[in-house]
Amino acid sequence: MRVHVADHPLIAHKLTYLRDKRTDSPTFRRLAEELVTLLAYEATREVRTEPFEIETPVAPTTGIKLSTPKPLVVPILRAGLGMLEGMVRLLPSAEVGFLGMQRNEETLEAITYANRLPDDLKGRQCYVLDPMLATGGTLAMTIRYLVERGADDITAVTLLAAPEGIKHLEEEISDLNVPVQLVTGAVDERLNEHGYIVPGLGDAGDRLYGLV
Ligand SMILES: O=P(O)(O)OC[C@H]1O[C@H](OP(=O)(O)OP(=O)(O)O)[C@H](O)[C@@H]1O
Ligand SMILES: O=c1cc[nH]c(=O)[nH]1
Ligand SMILES: [Mg+2]
Repeated sequence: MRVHVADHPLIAHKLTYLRDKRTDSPTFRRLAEELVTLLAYEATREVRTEPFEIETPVAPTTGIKLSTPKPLVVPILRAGLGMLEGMVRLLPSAEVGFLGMQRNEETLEAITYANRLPDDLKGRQCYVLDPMLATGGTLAMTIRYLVERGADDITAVTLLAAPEGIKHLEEEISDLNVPVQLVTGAVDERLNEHGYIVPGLGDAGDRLYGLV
């Protein structure tokens, strides 16, 4: 798995306000959206394109356009929804599939409670959105599932990641014969005994949408 940590002062600035416990939900939502647009620029560096003939008012020329099948964006509910608008702003022609996953806060195992994806992902480039890579269990399950369904190129975009989670994810998907890359805004220090990222930002879903 290729790991790209976005290193940009604007990303670090926005992440700092996102982490701050005084930041309210509306501001948190706006910052998450802005951050994902910056990360999406990096995440889509290898989006597939094909030549496209056009004429400018001055001369014919060959440009490029996104190839078909179109990329698929998969936000992982709930918290991944907070990244969707920022991503499709940059990739407006992408299709969007949904996975609802919840981590059991005692066992830290994820379960899937909702699934709305195209039947066949063969040949699709997939962009998975989830703000937090903590133990890595949620993303490992997601990536394995997308590959089973035919995805052949996967990029996970997260706002924060824990070093232990990146390592665990790499181990869990090491047998897959599909390129996987992770683009993240930062790699934090560690996980605490409750599986939370330190310093992190707390529970991303709760901070976006309130306690459920
Ligand atoms: O790397 P992991 O240890 O698997 O943890 C990360 C997951 O935990 C959070 O979701 P949560 O289960 O809190 O659901 P929510 O988005 O509905 O709040 C987060 O959004 C990730 O999906
Ligand atoms: O720190 C964490 C870990 C898992 N999920 C979150 O929302 N935050
Ligand atoms: Mg949560």
